[in-house]
Amino acid sequence: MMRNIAVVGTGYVGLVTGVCLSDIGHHVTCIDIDEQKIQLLKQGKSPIYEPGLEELMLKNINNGRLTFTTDHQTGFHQKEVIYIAVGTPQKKDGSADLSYVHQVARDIARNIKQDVIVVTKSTVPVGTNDEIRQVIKENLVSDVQVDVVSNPEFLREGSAVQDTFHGDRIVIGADNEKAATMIEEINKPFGIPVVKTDIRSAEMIKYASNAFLATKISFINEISNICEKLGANIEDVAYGMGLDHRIGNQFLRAGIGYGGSCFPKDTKALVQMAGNVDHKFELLESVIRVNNVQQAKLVEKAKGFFGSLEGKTVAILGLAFKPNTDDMREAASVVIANMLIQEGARIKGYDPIALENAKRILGDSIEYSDNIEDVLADADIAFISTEWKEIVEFELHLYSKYMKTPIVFDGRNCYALEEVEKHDLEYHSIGRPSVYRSKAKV
Ligand SMILES: NC(=O)C1=CN([C@@H]2O[C@H](COP(=O)(O)OP(=O)(O)OC[C@H]3O[C@@H](n4cnc5c(N)ncnc54)[C@H](O)[C@@H]3O)[C@@H](O)[C@H]2O)C=CC1
Ligand SMILES: O=C(O)[C@H]1O[C@H](OP(=O)(O)OP(=O)(O)OC[C@H]2O[C@@H](n3ccc(=O)[nH]c3=O)[C@H](O)[C@@H]2O)[C@H](O)[C@@H](O)[C@@H]1O
Repeated sequence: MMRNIAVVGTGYVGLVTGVCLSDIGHHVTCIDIDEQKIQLLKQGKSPIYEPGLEELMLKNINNGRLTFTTDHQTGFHQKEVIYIAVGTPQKKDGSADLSYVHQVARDIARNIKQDVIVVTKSTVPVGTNDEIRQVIKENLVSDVQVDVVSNPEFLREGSAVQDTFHGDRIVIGADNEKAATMIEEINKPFGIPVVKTDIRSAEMIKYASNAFLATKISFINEISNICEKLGANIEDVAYGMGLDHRIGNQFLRAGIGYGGSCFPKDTKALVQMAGNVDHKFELLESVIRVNNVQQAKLVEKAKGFFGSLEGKTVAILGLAFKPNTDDMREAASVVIANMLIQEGARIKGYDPIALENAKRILGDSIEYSDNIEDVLADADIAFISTEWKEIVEFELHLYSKYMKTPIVFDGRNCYALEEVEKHDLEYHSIGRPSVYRSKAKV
């Protein structure tokens, strides 16, 4: 059955949720306080890069099921369900900043004139939905009924639309069966298995899932560090481990650690959450420490080889925190660039999509190129920090053609060692033996 829905926040989660819910037949209004974003959206342009999103958005704007506004009152008019999808960034102490969520709760209380179900998609610490209920109750101006449902989001950036249509599960946490059933019905056309539980368990499923995935990454990165010292190859090790279904082959890619807007902040928030109830989450604290060391790994390696990087021209290939996104939040490239700045290197950066966002973070502390050839030109060293398809497919003989010296530190294991060995390239990767330039090829 078609429902009238409002989605508050048009970031990676809110916009994708709004667009996909409209695509399965609901009438959706997306609300954001950012005038610029709403202006763009009204023109059918997506403010974020996410494969397939803009096309789907245009389709549903044109069929009249998807609208945008900055005005909460207009946005909430006659809506049966309101999704909260605003940011929950980390505060200085690592805990989640809930000010945006609380603000939306107040916006809802002051503007609704009908019964609604408030669904929290934002990642929020256990107990937050109870707080949301309380804030709404305290600020409510109409005599209406408000139910609260936790419905955490599991999409990944870069494949967000695909993940929304083909997710592994939809988690619905509620203490009211009618509200839970309504949210289940809304999602039925997706055909994804539903897990119904209480609100606090739903909130915890989200943090525990992200923390577990982060743990897998730090685990494989530690194994890769040991492989390097013992002469084993992490690719073969991960493959051999992953064939065991109990382990699974996903999230076993060793590299320069996890970044992005979620794993770093959600792992820290869970450590804080545990600390608040006097539980020291030793394992997750180690996962975070391992990741911090791993992000610095390429530069440390290069320093080991060169002694000093002062005055070297360094090319960074890939700036986004992962391929297929323009998101630069907590990207390993930023850690690398900042370390290289300290070392006194000259830095050039390239990314196919994230250059504009990178400029906002790194400013003029580095130079920018809009193609791979240009970023490699005259470089002494290349660091690969994001495995964009175009970087993975870059022909290996071109490194020696463009660089002053073809020395590559690959943080994402983009190339097979057998292929590298066929070219004039010095190549250091993660958890695999280094390849040196043979005299025959130089
Ligand atoms: N980015 C991701 O891949 C995923 C994010 N999440 C969670 O979803 C939440 C949202 O994340 P993103 O979409 O990345 O955030 P984002 O930062 O991209 O977008 C948040 C949006 O909310 C808007 N906003 C803030 N206060 C508002 C208000 N009072 N009324 C209307 N709009 C308001 C902002 O202007 C912004 O456009 C976070 O809790 C995050 O942890 C969960 C799964 C995946
Ligand atoms: O809560 C969230 O925001 C989301 O966080 C992650 O999604 P995302 O951060 O978009 O991207 P991932 O594909 O999970 O990658 C995260 C980081 O881990 C790194 N990674 C991933 C996998 C791997 O094997 N190795 C590895 O180093 C990536 O390079 C990237 O920096 C989760 O995968 C989503 O399920 C979740 O909804």
